[in-house]
Amino acid sequence: MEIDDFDGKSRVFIDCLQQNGTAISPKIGLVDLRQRSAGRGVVAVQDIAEDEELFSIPRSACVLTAENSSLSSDIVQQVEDPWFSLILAMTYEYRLGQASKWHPYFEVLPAEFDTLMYWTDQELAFLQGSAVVDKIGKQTANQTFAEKITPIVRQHEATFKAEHLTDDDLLALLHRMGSTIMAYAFDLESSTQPSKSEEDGWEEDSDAGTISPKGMIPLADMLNADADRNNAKLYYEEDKVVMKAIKAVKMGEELFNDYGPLPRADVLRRYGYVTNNYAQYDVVEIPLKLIKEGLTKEVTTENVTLLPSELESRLEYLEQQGFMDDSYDIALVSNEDGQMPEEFTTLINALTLGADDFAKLKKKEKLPKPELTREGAQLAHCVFLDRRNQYPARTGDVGSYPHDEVVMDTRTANTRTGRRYQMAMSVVNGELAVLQEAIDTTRKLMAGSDSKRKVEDSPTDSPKGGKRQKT
Ligand SMILES: C[S@@+](CC[C@H](N)C(=O)[O-])C[C@H]1O[C@@H](n2cnc3c(N)ncnc32)[C@H](O)[C@@H]1O
Repeated sequence: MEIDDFDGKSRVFIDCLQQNGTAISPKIGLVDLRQRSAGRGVVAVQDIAEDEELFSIPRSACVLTAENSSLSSDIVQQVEDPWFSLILAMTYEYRLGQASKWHPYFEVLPAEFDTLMYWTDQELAFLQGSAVVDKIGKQTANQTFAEKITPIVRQHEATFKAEHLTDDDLLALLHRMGSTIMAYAFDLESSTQPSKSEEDGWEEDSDAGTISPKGMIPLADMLNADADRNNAKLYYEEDKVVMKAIKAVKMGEELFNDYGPLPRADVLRRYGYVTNNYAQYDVVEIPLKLIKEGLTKEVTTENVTLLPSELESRLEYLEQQGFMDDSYDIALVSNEDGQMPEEFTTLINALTLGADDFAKLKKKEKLPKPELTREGAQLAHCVFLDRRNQYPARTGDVGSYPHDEVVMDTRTANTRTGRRYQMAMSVVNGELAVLQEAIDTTRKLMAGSDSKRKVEDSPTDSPKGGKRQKT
């Protein structure tokens, strides 16, 4: 019988882990979930009790870190950032091929990704309107690799077996390792602490500013995640890391780790998939620029337009008070942190306050209350409508969306572009749903307002997508 390469690789990977001291409960199995585009995953093959150990992995023998790699520490120390040292170590081990003890591990790690870094410009256009498009950071990554990693690899070409790698091949390899770290690596705790964060046991974005060592933990990273279906957790002990069930799991159920309360846009950016269970965390980013534009364009305070100099002075005061940001995340009403952040509502209220009232508050070094006033609701409403206009107009009819011609043949088929289109639509529709709720909230707050300013809006306030699909 022909051995399925996929299953064969899984078996070799598991055998290798066990030979290196990993203890794996007979109650779990590494399975093929490609049918639902989820790669490999871990499932319970028998009922599992709460707190039961699922596997235990020796740190030094199995966890792939810059320290555990056989890459010379002199080379590793040429970079300070834990991301880069892990990228270097992984590039080195990968280039060793079968000579690397992690070769069976690399065989089960992905060679291709659906993360946004890998989307074509045409595919990224499906996400038009979403702020996620500006967070991919491909240019920055290219530049950082070129300045910090490539010179080291080139300096030690024989060590990295990179003599015959073109610059383009090397860049692609570095991206592959970087993307693997983004979706698979863990921040390593040094002792008996639980995972670095209660909400996210996985690699943090670089902008989070954490500098703890990074590591690839085989098998632990074969667990998928699905918002609140989390039923397993990784514990860090002195010499090993241990995955345990955090609730009873029935035979046949999948074991899920926790990637954190991420909006679908970020799940897509970092992990290359989306599920509806993450919809509860969706947000829309409102740039400060749009608020300023909304204000100077349309809103009046006590029916007097705020002069640019007065606007700047108010913004300066809010900055001093720590209420300024480049953008503000608006969430669903049901979001446990609230629909609109206080920084946003306070800013909006402050910008729509009459000159005398603002002067009084400022004198007392105070700020307006965060509950949106009617004037504030008017400005917010206008800003939300402007934000909605940044998404392409849609009627919901097939053939009406700007990209329909491009994807007509592929969007329902299981092609790469088709899948990406569907995922992008989940993100965009989710963000439009968030915006619609925000528009509804501000409209309610404005009701009964005696303001003379007319708020431009369509009679129904329906989203640009017409009938909003439930994502
Ligand atoms: C840490 S790995 C989990 C193991 C992975 N499935 C594999 O085959 O290697 C994270 C990746 O798994 C996939 N993934 C995780 N959770 C998923 C889910 N609920 N549905 C679909 N794919 C998922 C995504 O491709 C993600 O980038």
